[in-house]
Amino acid sequence: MSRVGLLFGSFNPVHIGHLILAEYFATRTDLAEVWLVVTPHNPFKAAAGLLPDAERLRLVQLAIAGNPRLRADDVEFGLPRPSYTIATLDALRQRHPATDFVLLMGADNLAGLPRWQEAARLLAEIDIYVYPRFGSTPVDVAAFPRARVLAAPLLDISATYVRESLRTGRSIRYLVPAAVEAELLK
Ligand SMILES: Nc1ncnc2c1ncn2[C@@H]1O[C@H](COP(=O)(O)OP(=O)(O)OP(=O)(O)O)[C@@H](O)[C@H]1O
Ligand SMILES: O=C(O)c1ccc[n+]([C@@H]2O[C@H](COP(=O)([O-])O)[C@@H](O)[C@H]2O)c1
Repeated sequence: MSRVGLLFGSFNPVHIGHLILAEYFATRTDLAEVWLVVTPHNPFKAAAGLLPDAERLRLVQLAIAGNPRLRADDVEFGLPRPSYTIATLDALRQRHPATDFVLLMGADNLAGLPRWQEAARLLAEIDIYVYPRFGSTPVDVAAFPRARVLAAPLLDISATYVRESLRTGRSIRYLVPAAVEAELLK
């Protein structure tokens, strides 16, 4: 079974922090590929400043074009909202029965995972590769038997910073791939 890492996000927009992370997991671990799963707009969260779902997906596709180890996935667009990771995982497993999925997660998100939908089943069913994040409080990874911390590079870049740069007319060159920059500046 090929092992595929899942990187979930709003990707509003995708930036080099996401891409360097995805490439790290796709080429320096036992994973064959990493799929960037674009989360649709959460109806319980403010939509202000959120690019339409299809546009965020398109930007991810542009960003990873030509990379055989990365894929953009829109499975959550067709699932009930909000998107629960366990439901997404069930849908992905049904579509790709020969794939062994691994959850990629920032150290900042791991602590909250026990409160997610069907957390006990999620934690029992999937390996989790944890990457460091700036400012995240240390979490006891030993409490998560299927979680491992990997030394992915840490970049202090966020989609918020890219959006703020766009809003104030500052450069986003190198923060996003050139094709994404061109699309955002159209
Ligand atoms: N610079 C980065 N380095 C490592 N991981 C990142 C980085 N930026 C985002 N991520 C991770 O990628 C996942 C998806 O990111 P998301 O779309 O939420 O981007 P973001 O840049 O954090 O967005 P925003 O600034 O809008 O909150 C998140 O779970 C987050 O942990
Ligand atoms: O499954 C859940 O209950 C659940 C609860 C909170 C967050 N998540 C997932 O974690 C990712 C980050 O969530 P958030 O709220 O920190 O943006 C997002 O892509 C969700 O799919 C999942």
